[in-house]
Amino acid sequence: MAQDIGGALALLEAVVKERLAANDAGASYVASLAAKGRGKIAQKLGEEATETIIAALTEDDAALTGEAADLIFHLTVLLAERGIAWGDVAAELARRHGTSGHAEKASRP
Ligand SMILES: N=c1c2ncn([C@@H]3O[C@H](COP(=O)(O)OP(=O)(O)OP(=O)(O)O)[C@@H](O)[C@H]3O)c2ncn1[C@@H]1O[C@H](COP(=O)(O)O)[C@@H](O)[C@H]1O
Repeated sequence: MAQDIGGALALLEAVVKERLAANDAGASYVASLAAKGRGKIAQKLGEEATETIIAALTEDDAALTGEAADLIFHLTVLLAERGIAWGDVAAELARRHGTSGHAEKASRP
C-alpha cells in the first residue's frame, strides 16, 4: 500500500542520522558504509542509479520500485553524511515549484 513520502523520508533520515552518530559498523550497514568514506557512499549511489535505469528499461514494476528504494536510501545516507537534510532539498524543490524547466533554462546567463 502506498505510504506518505514525506513521513517515510523523515523516518529514514532519522534512523540514518542515529546510525551515523552511533558509529557501530558491526551492527549497522549505514555505519559500515560511512566508515568506508564519502567516496564509497557516492559509488554505491551511482551503482543504485545504474540498477534503477536497468530496471526501468528491462524489469517489472516491483523490481523498479525496489531499485528506486535502494537509490533513495543511499541518497539519504549521502545527504546525511554531508549534513544536508531532506528538508533542505524540499525547500529547494518548493523554490522551483511553478517555474517551467524550459523557462528556467532560457533565463540562464
Ligand atoms: N532502507 C535501507 C536499505 N536499503 C538497502 N539497504 C542495504 O544496502 C546494501 C547495499 O545493497 P547491495 O545489494 O548493493 O549490497 P551488496 O551487494 O552487499 O553491496 P556492497 O556493499 O558489498 O558493495 C544491502 O546490505 C542492503 O540491505 C538498506 N539498509 C538499510 N536501510 C534502512 O536503514 C536503516 C538502518 O539500517 P542499519 O544501518 O543496517 O541498521 C534500516 O532500518 C532501514 O530502514
